Amino acid sequence: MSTVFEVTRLRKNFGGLTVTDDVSLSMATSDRLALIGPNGAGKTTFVNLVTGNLAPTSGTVTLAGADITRLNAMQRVRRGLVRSFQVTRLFQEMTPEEHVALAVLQREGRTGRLFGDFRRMPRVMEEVRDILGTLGLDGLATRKVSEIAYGQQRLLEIALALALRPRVLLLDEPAAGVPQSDTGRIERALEMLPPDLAVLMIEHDMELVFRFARRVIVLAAGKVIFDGLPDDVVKDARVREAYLGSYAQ
Ligand SMILES: Nc1ncnc2c1ncn2[C@@H]1O[C@H](COP(=O)(O)OP(=O)(O)OP(=O)(O)O)[C@@H](O)[C@H]1O
Repeated sequence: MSTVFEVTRLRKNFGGLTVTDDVSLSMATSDRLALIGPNGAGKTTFVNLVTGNLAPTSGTVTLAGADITRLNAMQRVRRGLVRSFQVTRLFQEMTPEEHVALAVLQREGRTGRLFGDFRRMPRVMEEVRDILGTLGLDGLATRKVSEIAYGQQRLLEIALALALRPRVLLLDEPAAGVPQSDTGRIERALEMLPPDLAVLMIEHDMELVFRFARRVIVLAAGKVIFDGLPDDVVKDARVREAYLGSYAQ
């Protein structure tokens, strides 16, 4: 496995407040990494720095060996650093098939007039079917988004991200708002993600974190206080103190 993504001494100050405090981490292809930490630890700020939605005070972000620190969010997506979309960006009247086809055509710079014809494009349709199948949404391909469960809408966000062919996929709380009865579906879909993809997940649901992650990073007050195996995170004294509390007993 080779390093595909690297963050070096990334820092963000808001006035006198340091919210990201020289964070460094690297990810290899196939990594399944969870980023956790108490409320206000700086997780969202970190992801915004990585995606290019926020400019760092200092530090660098490298993707597949290239320094992307100065690139904007769209340029980073084109290089393969993709964050899952938010449900709020889905169109209620459109189907999962249409959403994914649009994302595939967008990736290829072929949107606009062509969009209505995608069902006559075998290569596009095959890719759409593959992606929906990976996430267990194939049975819902032609239903309206408004008719499918919230958990499945969250999976559709991930499907849209996959359609952009990421090297590194950032999942921002994929189970947030999903009823407990449906988190198993999210878990199974995450297991089906392409093995060579590096995945970084931010998630509050610890059951999901421990099932998904092969490595865990804990942020507290903007600093990395732990980077290691899921089995070790619950035993770490600093982590217990900062965050996990009763979960670690
Ligand atoms: N634009 C901003 N200006 C000033 N302070 C900010 C700004 N954005 C975030 N912060 C502060 O930075 C700290 C970290 O916030 P952030 O949202 O990154 O944490 P988080 O770990 O994602 O928290 P949560 O899990 O609650 O979403 C908080 O104290 C927050 O108030």
